[in-house]
Amino acid sequence: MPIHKKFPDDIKEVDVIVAGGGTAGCIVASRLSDADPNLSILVIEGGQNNHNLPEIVNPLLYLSNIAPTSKNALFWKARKSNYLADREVIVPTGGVLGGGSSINFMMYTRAQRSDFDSWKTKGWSADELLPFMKKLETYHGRGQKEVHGYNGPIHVSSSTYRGSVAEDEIVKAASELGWPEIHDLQDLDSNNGTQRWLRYVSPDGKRQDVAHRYLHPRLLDGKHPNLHVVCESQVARVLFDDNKKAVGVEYRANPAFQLPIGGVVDPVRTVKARKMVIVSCGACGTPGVLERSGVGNPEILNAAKVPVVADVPGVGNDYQDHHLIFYPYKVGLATDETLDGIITSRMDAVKLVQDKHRLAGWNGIDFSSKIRPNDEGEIDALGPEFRAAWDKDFKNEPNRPLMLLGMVNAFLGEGAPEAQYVSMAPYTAYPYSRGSIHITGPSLDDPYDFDAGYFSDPHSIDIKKQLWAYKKQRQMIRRTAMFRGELAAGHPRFPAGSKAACIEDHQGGPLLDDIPYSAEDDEAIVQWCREGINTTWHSLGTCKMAPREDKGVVDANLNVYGTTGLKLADLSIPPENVGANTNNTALVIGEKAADIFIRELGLAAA
Ligand SMILES: Cc1cc2nc3c(=O)[nH]c(=O)nc-3n(C[C@H](O)[C@H](O)[C@H](O)COP(=O)(O)OP(=O)(O)OC[C@H]3O[C@@H](n4cnc5c(N)ncnc54)[C@H](O)[C@@H]3O)c2cc1C
Repeated sequence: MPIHKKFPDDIKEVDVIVAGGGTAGCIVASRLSDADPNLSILVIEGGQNNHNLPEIVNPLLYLSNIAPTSKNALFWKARKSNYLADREVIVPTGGVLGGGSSINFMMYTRAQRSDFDSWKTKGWSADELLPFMKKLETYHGRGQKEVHGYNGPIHVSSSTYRGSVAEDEIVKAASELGWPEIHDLQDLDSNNGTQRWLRYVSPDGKRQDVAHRYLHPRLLDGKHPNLHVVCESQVARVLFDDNKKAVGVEYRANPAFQLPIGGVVDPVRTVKARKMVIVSCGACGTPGVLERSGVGNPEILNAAKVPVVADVPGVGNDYQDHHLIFYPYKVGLATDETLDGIITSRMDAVKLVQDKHRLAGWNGIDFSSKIRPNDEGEIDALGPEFRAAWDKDFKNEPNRPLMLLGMVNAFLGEGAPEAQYVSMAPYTAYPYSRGSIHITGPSLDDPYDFDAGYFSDPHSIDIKKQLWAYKKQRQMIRRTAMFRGELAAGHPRFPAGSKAACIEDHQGGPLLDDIPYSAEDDEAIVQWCREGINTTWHSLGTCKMAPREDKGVVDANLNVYGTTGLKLADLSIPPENVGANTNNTALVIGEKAADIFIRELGLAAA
């Protein structure tokens, strides 16, 4: 079937509606369609069709998708926060067919075994989810065969290029500091080491987003006549009958793409669902769809002038993200070993793609790690509250990293002197901070109220993790032979005379001595984090799978409490965070959700 851009008048009723054609949504629709080609399914996606868009298919062009002018992302602006030096952080998420999988940085990272187990939900333990992790992937990396898949739609590989010089040096430096290289840090059990990072990119250099790997092939193969997709169309709300059964949705053309003709606004349309409505609009989008439908906290709904259908106070609560900051360093690398030439337009990325240059399949990120302090003294140095948090949540859980740390071969900003750079990127694995996202009115056009919550945890544990990570990543990069100095503009403003002051130009080989940090230096780092911490684009947890009395929104079969026929499938449902970049968890949720729905609809093969 073709992908529609305008409302197809002939589609008035289908069996299943999937609201949101993102990472989990595309998988759910595709697997349902495989289970029964007669089942009519309609995917309604707010963003544009991504089919063969160069900036999506070609990894080298990926950064353009989060430029402020990008039409492939949604930009969620949070409230001003005094934890963040009065900043209003902006969190981009996927806003195109394929969702986050179409615009993400393509880094392959799996959650830890203890993460899924911490969800404490029947059917969702790591052992129970492993078959779905294997089903979705064709793995080209090293590691134990039993924990990976070799026939799935998503290729995981090194792609066409690695910046091996930088990668070798940083892996060696990390190992010297107590974090050894692990060939497969994504096997659920390994931790506290580094890996040569694999990507959601095929060996021939094409992004593995869910639309290209699941949806488009089925829309084109002639065997899925009842799989329909409408893009550039926003779901406003779910419609219920008198028994609170979901029976359809209201949706409209997205004005960001389709201008009203002659000033006449397109009417809001409805489409009916005979069997099921699945909301899959992501951790930022799904709460709004539920609340506009009357499902949520009655106080929020009353204030927004939405009649209450189901009293589910957990909707939009407990927003989480991994907090990230980049620290730039000058390095002695060749011009084709970083992305700096491309970011500053000294190199023509589009031409490299057209010429099928080996860099075209690269994202400039070859190093990943999951790390914990190896020295108990470092924990005590962060204070008694940090020690208590460590003892409670980490000490006896060796599977849990304290921080994740990657390296991008580039300076991701403007105005730096012409040079080659790498940026070290520490991000929090399990933040204690929580935020929220809610509607303020009944319409898609009403502003939402988004509190990102970063660094708002009671004892500032999250910022202390960043303080620790700042020192570690700096120590790591200084030990490499490629280190040529710190770009001071991207580092804390250490007080005059500080022994921790940045070295802007360095030629003398690896620096092995520890930097002594004073209390004032620590304050400078903390302040820098408040001024600079940002999203890792890993929004999660706003409609938890948990008991209703614990502010849960869905049960283990993804039913929304207080309703029937209404399901969720996306990263709004994890009740606890994962020590990993989140795409894999969204893919797994898509596969697992599809399996649940196929069984419930009686479509499972005998
Ligand atoms: C810039 C960026 C970089 C990232 N890098 C990585 C990485 O390298 N590795 C990794 O593992 N993870 C990464 N992630 C995270 C990962 O991609 C996401 O966590 C994951 O894709 C989320 O999947 P989801 O199904 O929950 O939601 P999404 O994939 O966001 O899907 C939600 C979909 O719903 C649509 N939608 C929203 N509201 C409406 C509405 N009202 N009506 C209709 N449609 C609607 C959206 O357009 C979107 O397509 C990154 C994410 C981003 C944004």
